[in-house]
Amino acid sequence: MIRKLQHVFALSEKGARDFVKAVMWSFFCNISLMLPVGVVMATLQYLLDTLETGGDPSAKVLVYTGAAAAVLLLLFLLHYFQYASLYLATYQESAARRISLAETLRKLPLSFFGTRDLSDLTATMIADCSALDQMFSHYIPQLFASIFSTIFIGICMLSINWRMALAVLWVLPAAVLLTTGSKKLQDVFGTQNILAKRAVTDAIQEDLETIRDIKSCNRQETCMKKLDALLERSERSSIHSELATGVFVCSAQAFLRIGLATTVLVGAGLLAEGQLSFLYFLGFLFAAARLYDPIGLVLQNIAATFSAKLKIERMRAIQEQPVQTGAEVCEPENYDIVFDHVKFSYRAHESVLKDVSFTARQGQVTALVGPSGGGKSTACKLAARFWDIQGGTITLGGIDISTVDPETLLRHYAFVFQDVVLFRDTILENIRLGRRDATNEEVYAAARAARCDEFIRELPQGYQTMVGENGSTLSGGERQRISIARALLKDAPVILLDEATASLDVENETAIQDAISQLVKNKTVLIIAHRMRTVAGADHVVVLTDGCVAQQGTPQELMAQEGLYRQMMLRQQESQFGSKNHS
Ligand SMILES: Nc1ncnc2c1ncn2[C@@H]1O[C@H](COP(=O)(O)OP(=O)(O)OP(=O)(O)O)[C@@H](O)[C@H]1O
Repeated sequence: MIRKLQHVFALSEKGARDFVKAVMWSFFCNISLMLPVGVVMATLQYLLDTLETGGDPSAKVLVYTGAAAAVLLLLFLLHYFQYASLYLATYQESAARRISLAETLRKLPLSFFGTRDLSDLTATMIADCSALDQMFSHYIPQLFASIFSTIFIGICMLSINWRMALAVLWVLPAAVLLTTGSKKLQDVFGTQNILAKRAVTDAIQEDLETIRDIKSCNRQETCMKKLDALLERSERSSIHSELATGVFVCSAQAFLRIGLATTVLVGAGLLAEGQLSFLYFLGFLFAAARLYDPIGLVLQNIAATFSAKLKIERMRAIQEQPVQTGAEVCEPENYDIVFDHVKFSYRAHESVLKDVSFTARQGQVTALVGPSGGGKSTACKLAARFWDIQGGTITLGGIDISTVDPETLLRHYAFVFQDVVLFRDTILENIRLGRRDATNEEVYAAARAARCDEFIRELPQGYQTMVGENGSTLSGGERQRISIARALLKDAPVILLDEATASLDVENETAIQDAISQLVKNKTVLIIAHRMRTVAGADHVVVLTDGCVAQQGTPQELMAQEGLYRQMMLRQQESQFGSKNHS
């Protein structure tokens, strides 16, 4: 049963056990709601008896007061245990659920993020998880407990007086049928509502991310109109979804109340015929009122319970993605990177690397060059197992990287990408990302070597200056030098470098070249080279075009051959001379 619960509700083993406990305590709590009815009935019975026999009604006042106090204490204890098993356990499970989702995301290959809408992922991580917290703390265990307690109380009622029991209970199946019968409708409107809300989130996110371009193209009004239309659609679908739920749930709750009327009618009839004592008649009335309360509550939340399935499925879709795994120890003999007949595609039937073989040797700079779209960035990222390849092998010092845990593997790599990501933190901490335990002195030394110490010290708070969102307060060249400082601090044996394509001023370019030459000393360097100077200074050049290696060798060897490399170099020379003559 535990396994089944784990599967259906996507719970951990502990979560499933806590779920069973929560149902059990909720069941006892529901049953305990009948105890005050018992005490009231027993007291009434005693009072009626003493009235009949002429005894002293206050003789047993202590006994009945004691019984009432004992029932209160019991109710308190049961609700306390229910609280602990329901809320505390649910929130512990919820923390475990979020951590497990985050762990899964951490281990997923980048291909997963390329195919998933990021705002949808965020919604699953935040909104779906919160909705599930609410469901597991407020609705689902109570739903099960109510079913069991109603069956139990129903059997007790039937054994006391079957006609009165039927008068109380007949409304239950009808109310439940009315609510569950509307499930399909609620599913349809519920899904539409989720999609409409997601469209609004997507649009807001996109507008915020592209605000600069929107303003520069003067498209504010168009964007606002689009957003207004989406908001209106979302509002309409929320109303439809609430209506679809509300109409059925309110009808079902109203229907439950008819049960009170039938209890009174049947009870009055039986009382008149002398087949039911007044006390039992009162008892059934009290019991009916208490029985309907938890059920009414469950019906009210049943729509939310239905939508749990959708949310659990979305979460499970993430948790069941194949994660990248591998050995957690990786001690290669050396740091040569070897691509051996590598085949790779981002999407089925769209080959990006068709057959790529080359070696990037330790202590050498290997430059990847070629026309745009040829697969240079892809090859560079595959070297660090950002994606898993579909054919051939990539090895690091003789170890197939697909057999190494990605986080273990990445300890051997440092990256300097064009699109440098800086976090909203101080410059000092942004550099320290390279090695969390680096001292301030080590950070300063790395910054000096990466030629960024000077400009950092000129900032208002020096190294303690906060970097704006994604480094927006720094120039492109400055951002790249900070990322070089990070890589220097990490001091990893393999460097993957994507040279900036954007034209930098001479000062910045020289500073970056200096910083890079500090970084690459004695390392395995794989560089996506865009500048002639870099390519000419490389030890080995690999020309990638259309997913294949067109040429490879030293710059001098390739220059001596007729081929793509020579054409590219000559074209670059021409354009440089052209622009110089022009200026
Ligand atoms: N994340 C991705 N998802 C799907 N296709 C991609 C992705 N990244 C790149 N591609 C495609 O793969 C092909 C190779 O791209 P890649 O970025 O590796 O080329 P490149 O040689 O580095 O180009 P450039 O010099 O313009 O950066 C291109 O057709 C590109 O559209």
